[in-house]
Amino acid sequence: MRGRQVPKTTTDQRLLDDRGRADWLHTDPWRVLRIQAEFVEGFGALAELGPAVSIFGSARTPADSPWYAKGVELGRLAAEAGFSVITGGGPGTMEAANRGAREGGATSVGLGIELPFEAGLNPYVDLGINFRYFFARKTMFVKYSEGFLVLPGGYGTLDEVFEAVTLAQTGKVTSFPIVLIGVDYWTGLLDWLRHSVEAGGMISDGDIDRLVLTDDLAAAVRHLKDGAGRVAPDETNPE
Ligand SMILES: C/C(=C\CNc1ncnc2c1ncn2[C@@H]1O[C@H](COP(=O)(O)O)[C@@H](O)[C@H]1O)CO
Repeated sequence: MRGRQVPKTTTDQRLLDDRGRADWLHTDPWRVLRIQAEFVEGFGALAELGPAVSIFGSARTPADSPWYAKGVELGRLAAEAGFSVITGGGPGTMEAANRGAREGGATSVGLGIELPFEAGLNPYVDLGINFRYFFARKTMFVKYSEGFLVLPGGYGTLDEVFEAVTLAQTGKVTSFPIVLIGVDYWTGLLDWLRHSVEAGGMISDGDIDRLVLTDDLAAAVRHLKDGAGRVAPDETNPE
């Protein structure tokens, strides 16, 4: 910069001067730095986790529900199979899976999300990270797990399932197993996918098979252990 372009003060001066207005903190460029920080923190915390599975399911499952008990058992079976367990770190099924993971001696991970109401990580999380942004958090579930085990859930759970299956379908991620647990619970959705979505030509033959359905918790874990869905990324297009 020359002439009138040269600022009257130095950058150091401006940094060290009084605080002034703070509304710049809420601008998009500043948000980009926060988003970047979430990726840096997530990658840093999880880089050495080792083999892991993500377990999803309802935040509303009460502790006296049979699904809570199944969540605990699933977390424990995953732990005994040598996996760390990653959940959303919240209540309900997430808490159950983290509890089972701890009982089974695995690293119990919770990727929490900032919500408009008080939430916080459940007490069975040993390695916890809190995210502001769903999309940064979702990257961690996909990047650091061998596959997804999905107990019954609502919109949040469905969002996680369909994000994963879309990434696999479009070849944006190495394909990996997605196991839906609870035949009675998920059959209606799979029937609709088959009779409306596939029949309407909205997905290809075979796309439904990207979702595996079972009631058998041990078989679900075995499916991931076998690495059934793992497909190497296209070497010709490594990006
Ligand atoms: C609803 C309540 C708390 C919500 N707290 C959550 N904490 C962490 N992760 C969450 C939370 N809510 C949703 N998620 C994510 O979505 C899935 C569960 O959503 P669903 O709509 O309940 O199926 C879960 O796998 C999380 O990753 C207070 O009860």
